[in-house]
Amino acid sequence: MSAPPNNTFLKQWGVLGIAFFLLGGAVVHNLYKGYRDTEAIEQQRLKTQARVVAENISNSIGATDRVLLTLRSGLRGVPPQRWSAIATTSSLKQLESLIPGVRTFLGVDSAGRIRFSNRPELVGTSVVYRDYFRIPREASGDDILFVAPPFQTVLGSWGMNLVRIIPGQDGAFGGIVAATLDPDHFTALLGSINYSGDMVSAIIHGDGLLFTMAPEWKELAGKNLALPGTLFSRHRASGAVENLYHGLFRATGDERMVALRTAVVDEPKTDKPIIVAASRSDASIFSGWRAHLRNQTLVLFSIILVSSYLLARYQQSKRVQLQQTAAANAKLRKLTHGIENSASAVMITDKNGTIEYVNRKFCQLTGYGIDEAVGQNPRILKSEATPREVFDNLWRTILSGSEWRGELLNRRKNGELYWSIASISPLRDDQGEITHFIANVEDINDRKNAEATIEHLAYYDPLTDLPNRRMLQDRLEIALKRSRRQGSGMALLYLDLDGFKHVNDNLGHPAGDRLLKEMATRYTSLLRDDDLVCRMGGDEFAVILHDVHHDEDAVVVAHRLLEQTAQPVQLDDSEVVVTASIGIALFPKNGDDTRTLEKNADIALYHAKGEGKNTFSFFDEELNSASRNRIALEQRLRQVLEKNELLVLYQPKISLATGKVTGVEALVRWNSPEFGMVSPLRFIPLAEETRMIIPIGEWVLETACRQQVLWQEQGLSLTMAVNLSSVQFKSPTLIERITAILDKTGMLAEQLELELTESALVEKPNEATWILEQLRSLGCGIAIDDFGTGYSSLAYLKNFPVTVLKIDRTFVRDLAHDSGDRAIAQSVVALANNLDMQTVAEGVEQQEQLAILRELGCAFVQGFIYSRPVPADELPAIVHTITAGDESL
Ligand SMILES: Nc1nc2c(ncn2[C@@H]2O[C@H](COP(=O)(O)O[C@H]3[C@@H](O)[C@H](n4cnc5c(=O)[nH]c(N)nc54)O[C@@H]3COP(=O)(O)O)[C@@H](O)[C@H]2O)c(=O)[nH]1
Repeated sequence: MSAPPNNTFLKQWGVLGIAFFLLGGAVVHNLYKGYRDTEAIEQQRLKTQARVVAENISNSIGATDRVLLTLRSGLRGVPPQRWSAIATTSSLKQLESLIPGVRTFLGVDSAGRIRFSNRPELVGTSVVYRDYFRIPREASGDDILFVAPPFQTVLGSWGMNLVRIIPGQDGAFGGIVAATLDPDHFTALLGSINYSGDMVSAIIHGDGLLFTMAPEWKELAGKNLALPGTLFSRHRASGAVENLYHGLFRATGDERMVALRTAVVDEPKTDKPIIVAASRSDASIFSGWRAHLRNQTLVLFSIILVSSYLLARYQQSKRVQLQQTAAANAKLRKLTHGIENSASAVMITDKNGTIEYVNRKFCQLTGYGIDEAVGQNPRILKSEATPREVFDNLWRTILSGSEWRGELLNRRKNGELYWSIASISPLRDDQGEITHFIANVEDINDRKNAEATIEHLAYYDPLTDLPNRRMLQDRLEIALKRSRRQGSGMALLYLDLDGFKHVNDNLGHPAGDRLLKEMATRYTSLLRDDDLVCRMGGDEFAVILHDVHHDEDAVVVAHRLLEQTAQPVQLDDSEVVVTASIGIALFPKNGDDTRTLEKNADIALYHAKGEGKNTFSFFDEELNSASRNRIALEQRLRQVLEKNELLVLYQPKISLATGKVTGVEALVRWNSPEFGMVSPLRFIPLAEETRMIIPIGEWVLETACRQQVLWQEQGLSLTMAVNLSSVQFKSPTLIERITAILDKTGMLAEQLELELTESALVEKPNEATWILEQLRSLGCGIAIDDFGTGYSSLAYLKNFPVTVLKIDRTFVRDLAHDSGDRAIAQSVVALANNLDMQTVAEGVEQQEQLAILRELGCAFVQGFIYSRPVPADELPAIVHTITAGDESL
């Protein structure tokens, strides 16, 4: 974000400052001029008023002097005693009325006694000490009109006398004639010139004594204004007729503009002047100007404040605007940068669809350069693979102002198709009109491919590439719908390879995998295109046959599948032959829905396997009930320990050399209240499938061990052989469990012989060897049960720490008649001898068999010829009988 232009703002303040300065200057100038004009006008007016009064006074003095001179000339040479006859009261009163401003006329003799007056009450009064008598007498000069200082008359009134000396004999002082000026007359005169309430005018004697003043003068009458520094003194000292001053006016005691004018009297000559003062208070003179000043100042400051405020507001809004613009620019830059470098392809078109902008990612995605794309229509990317309706919908949506989002299969510049997901939105101008469209496009090609792969993995078996169990479900559903719709039949075949486990065990898993792939190819090739073969997992396959009209249709296919399965397969150096078992369920005969069909096909397969393998079996109700029985059996088996329904029988093992019972084999039985005595042949495989064999096996082992210890304590020393299932053998806790049981029961490990089938050992021979060694190190004997029936590798056998080989009873059964069985029995005995093992023949029922076995060198035998498996409490008696030599019980 760029900083606001502070320089511009400062300049604006500078300009405003200059404007303020100029405006202020104009205002000051204006005010100054106003002040000066006010002052000048007032000066002029005051001067004029002073002059008017002064002239008036001059005239009054002149007129009065003429009266005095007339009086004096009438008295000249006349003795004072007769003056009153000449200047009679009535004539004087007449004069008084003729001369305004004169209150009293006096005639005073040289002794200072009043000889006549228009005020008879004054006649005879001595005024010898009065200034108006004393000054002329001392000055002497009959050509001078004396202006005596103002004084208080004997009548108590205030006055100022104009005096002429009456010359006496020989030029001696002969007395005076005087006229007393009436202050009230002059006060009125002064009042008439006062043109404003604050104006004060005064008449001052030349010595500085205040004669009269308007308004309000009486208290101030006689006040001396001639003190040093006063305006009056300055005027007098200046010698000028007229002066104009500003300052403290002593008469009023405040600051005033004062015009002082000396009343000029050309003729007669006066001894003292009379000064007129006209004044106004500064406060009043300039009150208007001051108000103007206040207004102007107020206006000026208002202008300054308002302008400053407006400028500050303007700058603030400008600053905000600039900040917003800067922020918007920064945001725009970021957005532009973001779009430029976006991981998504971005394309902007005008409203007609002409490309105006594409970003880098767009170019990477489509293969078009910016110059190649701009100006073009987006249909350059269009492929026929995306249906037209998609584009119709797209345009309808964005033209209506909404966002369109969807997947498109477009075409790159090089012609390659690619999947993308686009979101296209309209852009509007300020009026809300659509002006452009912006498309945000993401490359989802990899995702789509991955999805396709995942979907393939989800529905196809990765090894054979056949549809898997999940796909089977879907297809089965579809097939059922189709069959229902067409009213045709359908068959579901479950196929399980027989002996596949042995291929895996003996040739390894890679070989097993190749076998499965080969079978997948064979099955696919023998079926119609319409039919479906799936791999369900492991060695299980499923086939859906459509349009099955008769059971035979399914039989034909089942036969072909069995045939093809049984064809030899070359795996590395080995040619392997496997077979298959097939279970068939028909629609609608064996089920109307997928679940039932699948369950019934499974039951049929189970049956086929039980039938000896390499065969197929149709589902029927009988099978269904067998299956139900199996399920019921399984449920009861889970509670067998809890309900204490197991028991152990013991079958003696006899030494052919001594004829004595040397040991017993523990054989479990299930005494079920529901199913009766259940053979281990029936429930042990079920227990192995459900892993119930682990707790059951441990229970048998512990019961057998405890019994062995009991017999041992009773003096019956017998080895105890206990069968160990392959499931138990593979249990990781096998060693710990056996050790714990031996510890718990107190049985010696050397007395225990664990019987294992060949198949339990050959699956993982290295691990089996390790476990067997552990068992041997405990002290237990190891017997291989049913020896010769499985796929024993003699190489493995050599390495297993086995102590006993048991010759299976299938070889013993026909020993007397089948030379092959005899040869096998003989080989087993020879092998055992070579490997330093013992041999036990089981299932011996006849003396003939016994004789042959003895002849072959077999060490021990078991069989009904001596004893069936019996409960523990019956065994001691049997042992006793056998030892006593009775072989037939
Ligand atoms: N894992 C476990 N397997 C066990 C256990 N108990 C038994 N079994 C296995 O069950 C299979 C069937 O056993 P069973 O029905 O007990 O049959 C045994 C004998 O009764 C029978 N036998 C013995 N002598 C004769 C004879 O002279 N004739 C004849 N027809 N049958 C005879 O053979 C079976 C003993 O076989 P084997 O164990 O191989 O020595 C069987 O495979 C048992 O192993 C158990 O607790 N755990």
